[in-house]
Amino acid sequence: MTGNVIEVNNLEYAYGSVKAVDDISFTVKQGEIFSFLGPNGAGKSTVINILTTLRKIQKGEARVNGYDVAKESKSVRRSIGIVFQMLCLDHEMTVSENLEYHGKIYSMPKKERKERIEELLKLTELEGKRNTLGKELSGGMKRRLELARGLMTKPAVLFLDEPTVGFDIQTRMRMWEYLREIKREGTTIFLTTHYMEEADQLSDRISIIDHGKIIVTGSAEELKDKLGKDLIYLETSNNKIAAEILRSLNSVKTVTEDTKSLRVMIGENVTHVLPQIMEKIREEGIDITTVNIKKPSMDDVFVHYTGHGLREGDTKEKYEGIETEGVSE
Ligand SMILES: Nc1ncnc2c1ncn2[C@@H]1O[C@H](COP(=O)(O)OP(=O)(O)OP(=O)(O)O)[C@@H](O)[C@H]1O
Repeated sequence: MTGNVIEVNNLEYAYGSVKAVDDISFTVKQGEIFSFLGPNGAGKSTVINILTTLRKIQKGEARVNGYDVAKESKSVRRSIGIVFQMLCLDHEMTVSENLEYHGKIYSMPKKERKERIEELLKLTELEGKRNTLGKELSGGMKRRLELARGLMTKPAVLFLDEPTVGFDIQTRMRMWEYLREIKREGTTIFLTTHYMEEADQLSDRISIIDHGKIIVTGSAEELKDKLGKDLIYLETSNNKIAAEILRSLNSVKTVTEDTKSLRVMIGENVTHVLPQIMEKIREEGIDITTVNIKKPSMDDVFVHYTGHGLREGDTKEKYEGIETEGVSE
């Protein structure tokens, strides 16, 4: 292996005439948490299903732990853990029995099973629930048990499809802690999410995926830095002309006109640029009514590269004027 636990080259997948995955290539390095961030229908589950051998590859190549997904699917399956959106627990078994059963299927020796179950109950804080039936667990506990089950065989790579969907923020943050702990154990993690914060907080690297294509890949910091140093929100007495003035300034990277305000991405330190920006606008007789400064967030990154937000109803029109150059991978 090359230090890459996952290698994907020119992957394509179509459901009839619907192209779900459109020429995707990426690598995941040993020991990192790598996220696919994208809206519903972007193609995330299809990619994860192909990598975990649940869907047959149609076009392209993929290797997981050095094994060819198309030709060595058994070896791939033996070397990975999977936690999917759909719960696959046995509800009539207790927490411990579910883990025990999974270990047996994978022919883990009894002593190893016992030790691993204790480790995982501790990690997922289910020690007090070891004798509780699956059907008597809360939704969050079920998900934690799923996670423990996925980790039972100490897989080299763990695949998680939307691991915290439907969680409240506290439960989500706990899950992130578990995943960081798993990473500390040396496991590589590939996850899909449509939560900006999850991708931002948890991942070493993120690929933004939309309409079956990877649009950009990088660490959260890299993606934000690429966008610009700071973001200024301005409300003026004439946003249209103010936008034109701003676009002519070298220090301004992009200007997006929202219904009420202008979103100005700048490439330099805001303290140097803001006085100049305000002066230029005022010179044209335009009043500035509100100024707000913030650092670019993952939401800003997502909107910048995809032209829309993650929530339904966020439209391209709203973000006219978006730059798309400089996009890598
Ligand atoms: N079994 C299927 N039959 C036909 N079309 C499908 C099937 N599964 C997915 N699709 C289509 O393929 C595209 C990608 O779907 P996919 O489930 O991979 O996206 P996703 O990013 O995982 O979305 P979600 O977050 O909703 O799971 C969508 O247009 C979807 O409608």
